[in-house]
Amino acid sequence: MTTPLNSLDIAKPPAATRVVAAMSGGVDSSVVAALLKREGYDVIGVTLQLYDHGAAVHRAGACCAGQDIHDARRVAEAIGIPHYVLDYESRFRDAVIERFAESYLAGETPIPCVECNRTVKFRDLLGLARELGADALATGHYVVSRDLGTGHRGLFRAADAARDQSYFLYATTQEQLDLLRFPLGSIDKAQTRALAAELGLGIADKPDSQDICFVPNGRYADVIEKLKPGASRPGEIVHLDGRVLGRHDGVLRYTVGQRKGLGLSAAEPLYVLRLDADLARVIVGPREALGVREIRLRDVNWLGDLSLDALPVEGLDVAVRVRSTRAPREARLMRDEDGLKIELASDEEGVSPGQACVIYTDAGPDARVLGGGTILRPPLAMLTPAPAFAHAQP
Ligand SMILES: Nc1ncnc2c1ncn2[C@@H]1O[C@H](COP(=O)(O)OP(=O)(O)OP(=O)(O)O)[C@@H](O)[C@H]1O
Repeated sequence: MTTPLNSLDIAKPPAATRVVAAMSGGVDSSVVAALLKREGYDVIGVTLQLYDHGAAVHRAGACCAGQDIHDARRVAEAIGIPHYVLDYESRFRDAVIERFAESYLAGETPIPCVECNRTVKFRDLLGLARELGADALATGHYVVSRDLGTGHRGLFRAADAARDQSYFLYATTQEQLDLLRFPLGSIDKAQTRALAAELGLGIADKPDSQDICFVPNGRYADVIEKLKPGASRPGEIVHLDGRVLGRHDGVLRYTVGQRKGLGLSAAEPLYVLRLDADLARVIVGPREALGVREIRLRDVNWLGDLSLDALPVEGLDVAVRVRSTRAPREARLMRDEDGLKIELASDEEGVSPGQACVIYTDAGPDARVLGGGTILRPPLAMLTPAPAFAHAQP
């Protein structure tokens, strides 16, 4: 099979180009390190110990980081590159796990992978790569980065739409992006596994990693409750019309758009519309009330060529994704006195505060990421029909 690398777009011969390969011990980053080595780059492998002995998570039963570190070390030995394991546990706990817990407790549905990429991997590890004299940091993310001919690189969706990780990387800064390389962006996972076998890597058949690395079996509420005992308060499940329909064990167990697991017997299907952590309330209502047309963002990261200050008054035609699993939808990007505003071309259901709204040039398969931000909770008055108790809350 031909190598997907071609060149890393660095104007130096491979032998003079030092690249740090971020090695998780999984198939993807092992293939990246091995390909770079085969191409003749000066490769240094680095593995971050993120949560192995972290007390909070350890108590919740996470166990496999040690095996991953061992696998990364074995691959580095086999391909003949220096390899370092760094203890980033406390950084990961502060920057990722703590924020994850706080966001859930505030009634949001966070995405820790965005935070991990933005901080631990691309701020801290990239800083280390610079200290090691590297020209680039390469990872096994499925995303394309391309030289734009402007002196900067752009971020694009991966060729393998099912694996595309651009949604999780929107918060990468331009400065970070210019130093990052994603050699697997133009191939699919089956090709990566075939390359792993061709390169003789022992981990060629290793299963894919789980969704959130520090949450065993998807039981995120257990992790949070162990990390912050007593912080999650039980409360009422309230219908939009003001009726109290039941009780819950904490808003962190719910997400906007959720229908299953509410434990309510009602004549019509009910969906979670809103989580009010201050009042410990889960607000539910009919599907018609789920549709959202306007989204506001916080912590916006912008990667477009046009400055946000220069957005035309009539706005910009874009496409957005409001969940990692959703296809891009047509929208208009506007700016007003309250900041950025996304106007969706049609109703979108299950828009959850805390998730990312990622902005693309268009809805096509190789669209460029223009930026994104964290979805803010809309004002209560924006729920339609207006809740019977709206006047009682700001
Ligand atoms: N603990 C870690 N140490 C160093 N790099 C890491 C670590 N975890 C992830 N990475 C880097 O981030 C990339 C994407 O991470 P993600 O968790 O999405 O892994 P993945 O898709 O399972 O890939 P892999 O097969 O390489 O584990 C990895 O390919 C790797 O380059």
